[in-house]
Amino acid sequence: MPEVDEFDEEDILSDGVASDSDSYSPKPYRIQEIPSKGLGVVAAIDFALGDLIIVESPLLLFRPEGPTISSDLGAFEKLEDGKKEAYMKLDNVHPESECPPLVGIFNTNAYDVQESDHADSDDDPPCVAVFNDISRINHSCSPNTIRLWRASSSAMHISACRAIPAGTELTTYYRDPFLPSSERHATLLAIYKFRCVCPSCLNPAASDNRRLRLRQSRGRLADLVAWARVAPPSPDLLADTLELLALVQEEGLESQHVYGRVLRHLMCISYVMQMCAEEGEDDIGSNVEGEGYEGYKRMLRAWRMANGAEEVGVGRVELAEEEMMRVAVSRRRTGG
Ligand SMILES: C[S@@+](CC[C@H](N)C(=O)[O-])C[C@H]1O[C@@H](n2cnc3c(N)ncnc32)[C@H](O)[C@@H]1O
Repeated sequence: MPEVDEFDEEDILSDGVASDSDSYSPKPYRIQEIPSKGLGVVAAIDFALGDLIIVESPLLLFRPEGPTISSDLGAFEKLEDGKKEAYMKLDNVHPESECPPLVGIFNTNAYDVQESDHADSDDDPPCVAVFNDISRINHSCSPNTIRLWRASSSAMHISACRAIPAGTELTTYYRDPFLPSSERHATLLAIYKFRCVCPSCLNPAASDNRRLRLRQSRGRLADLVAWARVAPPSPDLLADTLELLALVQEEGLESQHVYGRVLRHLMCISYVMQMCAEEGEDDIGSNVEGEGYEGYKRMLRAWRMANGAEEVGVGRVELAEEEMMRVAVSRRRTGG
């Protein structure tokens, strides 16, 4: 059985299957005018962390080794009339002096997607795809959704990465939210022709600093088993991790892997604290703060599934994580 720390969130998030959003009737979102952004997508009902909001196949997809929209306008001609019409209605921020409209629409609306669902496929050159509804989702550097491409069903899945009340605009990221804000700005302006005014971009120095701390937290979150073996949980460890959670939430980065790592850490700390309290070890039980073991486990499960993990796989990983924590604590107790 692998050590808990040998599981990385990226490995746990394997393939899975979900239903098509055409089965939602009516759709749980609407497309409407958003001040200074053109059209956008708005939640029609309340969503909780992990809820699946949209499942959609692309209108048009180009593979990395094949032609592109610029070299093969025939790909557009082969579309059925309804899809052609939908494509032509999509936004285009590129003037004709820069590129033909078909290309401008593609560049305004395309997402990179991977041809395969294998965990290491991120290194492969991506396909690019344009969607009817999903391409209406505007950008935020603190997005409230997770975007997951399922190569096995050739569909993009959009899920909530935190609670989204009805009436809230759904957002995604067009550029890596961990890039420094100046770099994000430059590409958003060059490709998408807008200036981002999300809270992070309005306060770039403070936000860049907080995001850097989160990026650097990876090492701090990697020694769970070693810790459980040598010491009962100190209130500082929990406080440190709750501080990271607060940072993720302040920066609105629940769509990122750091959130999964923080939740897993909190889940394991809470589990060990609960074990210690049950066994009457120290007065650790009185230090328990936050959502507790079951609460963090529920949140992590929802987050993992929104990122592509299968229910059965998640259940297996949870059992292994519990077992590793139990073994680590009992080794510490017996000096093993
Ligand atoms: C993929 S489209 C999104 C849907 C588009 N708003 C529409 O009307 O169809 C990308 C374009 O939307 C606009 N957009 C996206 N996010 C924005 C934001 N945060 N602020 C302002 N404009 C944004 C920009 O014009 C960008 O080029």
